[in-house]
Amino acid sequence: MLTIKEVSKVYVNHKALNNVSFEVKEGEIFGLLGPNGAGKTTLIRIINQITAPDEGTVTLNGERLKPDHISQIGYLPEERGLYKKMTVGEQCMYLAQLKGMSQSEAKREIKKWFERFEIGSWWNKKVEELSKGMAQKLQFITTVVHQPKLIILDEPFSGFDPINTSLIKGEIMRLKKEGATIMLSTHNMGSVEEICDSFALINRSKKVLGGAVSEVKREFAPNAWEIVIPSESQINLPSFSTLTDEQSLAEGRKKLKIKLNEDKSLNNLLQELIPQAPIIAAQEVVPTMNDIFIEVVNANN
Ligand SMILES: Nc1ncnc2c1ncn2[C@@H]1O[C@H](COP(=O)(O)OP(=O)(O)OP(=O)(O)O)[C@@H](O)[C@H]1O
Repeated sequence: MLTIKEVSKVYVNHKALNNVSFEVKEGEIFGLLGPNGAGKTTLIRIINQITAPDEGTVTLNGERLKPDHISQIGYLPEERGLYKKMTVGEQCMYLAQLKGMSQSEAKREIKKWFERFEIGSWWNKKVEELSKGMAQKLQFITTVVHQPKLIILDEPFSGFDPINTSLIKGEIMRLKKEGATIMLSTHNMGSVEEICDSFALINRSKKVLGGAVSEVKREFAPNAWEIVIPSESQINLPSFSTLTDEQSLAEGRKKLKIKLNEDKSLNNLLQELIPQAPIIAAQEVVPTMNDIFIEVVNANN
């Protein structure tokens, strides 16, 4: 749906994006990841035509970006901006109509969102009376109310308590189910694992890693296994393996973390262990997105 091709952007003394390319597929949730200052917001601003790239192209459904694409995009910027003196209702109506909705359509859709978020009583409140999290909720609604095909969320969870974070995650998943494509930038790697289908990791202006979350996690898997056996079992590990951790568990069990040489598999390990102890469980050690982020960014720096 969205293709970023060889995009570069230079600010006065700084190259904010250096030859960045990736694709966002229709109907997926895509994570745009990277450390502070990597260039994520710059790229998001390019997609929203707030600024233009110096080199490269961005296409939406095969068309070079053009002004009327804006109505197909919902954008939640990193720096939130609501008009403090307006009432909540007026604010929502104004922003929805700015995105091309008629007055009646805007009112109907906004009311639906207010019911869903159980905030009907906010309609006549002044925006300046809202807490940070309440204002975030409101701005989320104004981002998606016109049912954009592409939703771009810059740090959508910042400022939310765990209950509202989970509410917003649920809404993002629901919007995906209804056919929207969602790109989100976040430093919350747990959320990336929970909801993102694929991602691009930007570091120092360049894309350094990307792909489907599940595939990349598998690529980074260290060929290590957690094996659960009874606490009293004593085993001799084969020479192609190394014990990296041992933990006591409840119910008279222990968990061994065993790393294998590259050319060996779980089958090889089990063949050696089964004659020595009853194997209660065996599970692959898979790195988290947090582990992968830190490993790749540190290696790259
Ligand atoms: N308008 C600007 N003029 C000059 N430099 C800028 C401008 N906007 C951003 N930069 C620089 O470009 C680099 C990338 O900034 P950007 O805001 O895109 O990073 P980011 O990945 O979104 O970071 P964060 O996670 O901290 O929000 C930074 O070094 C920043 O100082």
